[in-house]
Amino acid sequence: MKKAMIIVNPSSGKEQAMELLPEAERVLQTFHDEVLVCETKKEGDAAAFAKNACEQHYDTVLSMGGDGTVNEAVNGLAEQEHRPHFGIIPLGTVNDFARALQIPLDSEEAIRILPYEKFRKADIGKINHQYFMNVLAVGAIAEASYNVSTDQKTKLGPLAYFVEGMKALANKTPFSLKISHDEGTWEGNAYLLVAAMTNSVGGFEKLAPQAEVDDGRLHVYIIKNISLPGTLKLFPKLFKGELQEHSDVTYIQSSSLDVSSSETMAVNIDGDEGEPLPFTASVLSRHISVFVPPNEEEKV
Ligand SMILES: Nc1ncnc2c1ncn2[C@@H]1O[C@H](COP(=O)(O)OP(=O)(O)OP(=O)(O)O)[C@@H](O)[C@H]1O
Repeated sequence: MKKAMIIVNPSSGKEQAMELLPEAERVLQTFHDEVLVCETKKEGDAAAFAKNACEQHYDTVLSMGGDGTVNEAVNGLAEQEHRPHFGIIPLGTVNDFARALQIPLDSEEAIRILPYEKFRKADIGKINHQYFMNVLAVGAIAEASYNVSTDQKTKLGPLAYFVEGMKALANKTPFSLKISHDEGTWEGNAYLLVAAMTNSVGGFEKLAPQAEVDDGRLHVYIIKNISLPGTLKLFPKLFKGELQEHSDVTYIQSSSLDVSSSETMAVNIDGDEGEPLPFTASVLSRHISVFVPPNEEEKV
């Protein structure tokens, strides 16, 4: 018997999830015998539902929500013995993981691709005892994302994060950083550290253009200077996908990282505030199997 679980967050993005739910249910019923709907009420629910789906040997888990819901569901699936196929209906503001996997951002279209049952394996990041799919960030600009209000997100979309990030540049202070990676150690002062698993970070699909969802690597950018003239030159590079070519940026690829600072610095994990430094991060290679459009299926 084939079973699917829908994890739906009614509060995500523009709150369309409950309107789309009947269609998602109907489509999953065309290729499953049983479809269970689990509605989240609070933080932690999506992770608990997803973990339960693994234990109950579900074939499919579908996340209907934003990146926060995807992150929680992935935390429930990661390192479980049986991991159902994972579907994403992107209903958040940014939807980085969907962007990276070429899942249609139009949610009705994203539902229509499910019955093709085409999958791509994706890496999952592990930071200390937690999991992430998109990005780790440290620095004032990263912390600025917590100031983005729901209202700003609804009005501006991903640009809301950019606007808050720019404001944070005004009270910039560098912090000391020590990073052990596959090929050695980097030590110095930085304004921002970004470790990306996928090309799309904060809705900028060209931030880490060479990052593939299944390359087994973290793509690390250390921004060492944000004096005004240099920073102005960062933006064209950011938009062209050439950030690592800027002289004030150090770029490292690594399958694992140990990061510490002599200061107390918060770590932003997939857009949410996590525990402060230090951290150890690694990649669980090709760990989950995600529904993708038929033309994006694994080329094996
Ligand atoms: N019924 C609910 N009402 C309010 N908040 C909820 C509910 N269910 C879950 N949540 C919270 O919503 C968070 C996830 O939101 P999600 O990221 O899916 O949407 P979003 O914030 O609109 O998207 P984005 O992160 O792209 O802006 C969860 O971490 C959880 O704390």
